[in-house]
Amino acid sequence: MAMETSSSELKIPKSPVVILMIGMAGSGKSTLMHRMVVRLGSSSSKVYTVNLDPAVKNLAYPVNIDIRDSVNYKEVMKHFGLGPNGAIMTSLNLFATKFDQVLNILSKRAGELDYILIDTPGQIEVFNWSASGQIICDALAVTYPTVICYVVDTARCVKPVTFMSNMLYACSILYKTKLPFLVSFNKIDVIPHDFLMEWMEDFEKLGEALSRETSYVASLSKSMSLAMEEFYRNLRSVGVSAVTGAGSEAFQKAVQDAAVEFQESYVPFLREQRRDLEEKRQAAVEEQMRNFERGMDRAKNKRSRDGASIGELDRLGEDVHNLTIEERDDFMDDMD
Ligand SMILES: Nc1nc2c(ncn2[C@@H]2O[C@H](COP(=O)(O)OP(=O)(O)OP(=O)(O)O)[C@@H](O)[C@H]2O)c(=O)[nH]1
Repeated sequence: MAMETSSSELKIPKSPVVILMIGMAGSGKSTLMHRMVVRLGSSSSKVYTVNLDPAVKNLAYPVNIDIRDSVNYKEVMKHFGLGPNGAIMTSLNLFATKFDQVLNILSKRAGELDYILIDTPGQIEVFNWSASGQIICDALAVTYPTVICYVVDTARCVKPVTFMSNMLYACSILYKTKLPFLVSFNKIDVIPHDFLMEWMEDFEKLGEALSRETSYVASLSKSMSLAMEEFYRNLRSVGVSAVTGAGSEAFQKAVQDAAVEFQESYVPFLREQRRDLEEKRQAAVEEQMRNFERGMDRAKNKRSRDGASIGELDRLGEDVHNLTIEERDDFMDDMD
């Protein structure tokens, strides 16, 4: 359901809720996107989707704005001599410099939308610790109620150290973005997530599970588990299966609660910090463009030294400056 804000200052008359899907590779972000598109669509909610993973081959859901339509990550990899992860990061940074175009498209659609679902790359650090993640989160959060959905593969968390790694990631994302946060323990059709709830509610139980492991990571996790109690206490979490649809109702309800939290807790912060956030975002965009120019210069110098042509790089530079983000026509038709 669309949110009404009480703040006329912020001018968000009818606003879709943005759900940013973040999670480790294979946790089920794309499948959960698909599940939610189907579920929300069948309850006549209007859902819009954005894919921010430049390297994904197949998407499980119909996509409205796709980073792959404007940035060719293989070209980025080739021209800058990068490996796959570096190319994903650079591609997303370039896309983020033009994120105002995404905001423009969304603002035209916002009045008719209930949800905007955004899929991010499985290399969490690409989104969480790069300039692009900050630029994109800030751009969305100053405009729409924005919720982070952290997707966890429940089956992989059977190992308590994997669970702890996941939760430390979750904790760092929460503290970095400061946005309402929802942990979705996915794949509960494979294994129910009750044991994870127990570990979060009773750190001694997690301690027992960790005691069965003798690695350094296990003892590190054990000493940290008490400190994580505070984080778990305020954590909103649900169990879902993106494949069977189990837990979808609880998921939807948790998203709504998180959107209410956004209005109650984040909007007051926004009222004070909005200008600051926007200035920081602009500065980050300009810094990314300078990084890109420096990378281009390095690549050109190398090519000149090797006696190779720099024509291709000039064309890439032009493409980046003229980068246009558009929504896909076929899904525009679906929405009408
Ligand atoms: N059994 C089961 N499998 C699932 C579920 N959700 C996703 N999967 C499977 O897990 C695998 C990874 O799912 P994706 O949706 O591609 O995961 P992702 O997080 O988008 O992966 P990246 O794009 O690599 O970041 C696929 O084989 C899915 O079919 C689920 O709820 N239950």
